[in-house]
Amino acid sequence: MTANADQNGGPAYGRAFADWRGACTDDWRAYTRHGFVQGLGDGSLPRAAFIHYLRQDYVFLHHFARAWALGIVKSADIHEMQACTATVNALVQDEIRLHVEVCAKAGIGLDELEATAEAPANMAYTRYVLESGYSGDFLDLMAALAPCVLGYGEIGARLAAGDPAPDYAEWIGTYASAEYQGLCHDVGALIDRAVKIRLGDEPAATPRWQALQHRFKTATRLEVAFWDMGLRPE
Ligand SMILES: Cc1ncc(C[n+]2csc(CCO)c2C)c(N)n1
Repeated sequence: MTANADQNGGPAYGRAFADWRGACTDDWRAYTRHGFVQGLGDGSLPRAAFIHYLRQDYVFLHHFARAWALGIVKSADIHEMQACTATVNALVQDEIRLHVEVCAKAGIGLDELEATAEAPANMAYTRYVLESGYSGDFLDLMAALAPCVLGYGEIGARLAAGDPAPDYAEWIGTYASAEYQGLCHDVGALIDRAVKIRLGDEPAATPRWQALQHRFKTATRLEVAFWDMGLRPE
C-alpha cells in the first residue's frame, strides 16, 4: 500500500469513493482486475479485442459527454457547474479526438468508427448513467459516473506500477499519467463536496446513502459487462 492509498488498498480519491467502493468489493475487484485488464497489462489481450473495445468506447464517450453535460443541468452552484463544464470540454474537444487518433493508428478510419453499431452492453451502461441523472439529482448522477472515471485511474496506476508489456503501454500511460490521476483527485473532491452540501457531515447515516452505494455498485457491474463485451469481438 502506497502513501497515497486508502484502507481498501486503492488510490485515495476521496471519502465517498472509498465508502462506495468498500460496499461492493467483489464487483469492484471483478471490474478493476478483469481478464481484459490483466491482458492489457501483460500484453496478452488479442489485438482484435482491443480494437473492438476502442470502437465501442468511441460511442461510449459521446454518451459520457452527454452525462457530464447533464451534470451542468443538475449543478447546485458555480463550482459544480465549472467542474462539469471542464469535463464536457475535455471529453468533446480532446478525448474523443484522441480516440480517433488511436483508432486511426490501429487502422480504423473515421467512417468506420462512425459506422460502429452500439453493442447492448454499451447501451445498458450509458443509458443507466444518463437515466441516473434524468430521474435523480446530482449525487445520483455522480454515483453512476464515479466507477468509470475513478476505476480507470485505479487500473492505470496499478498496471503502470507492475512493469507492463509494451503492447498497450500507451493506453496504460494515459490513465497512469499525473494529469489523469489529478483529474481523479479533482472528481473525488467534487463528489465529497457535493455530498457535504446535500447530505451534511455524516452522509452514511442518511436514508439516501444506501441508494447511492447501490448506484455505484450497479455502474461497476456494468463496467464488468463492458469488459466482457470487449473480449467478444464479433
Ligand atoms: C467503458 C469505459 N469506462 C471508463 C472509461 C474512462 N473514461 C470515460 S470518460 C472519461 C473522462 C472523464 O469522464 C474517462 C476517463 C472509458 N473510456 N470507457
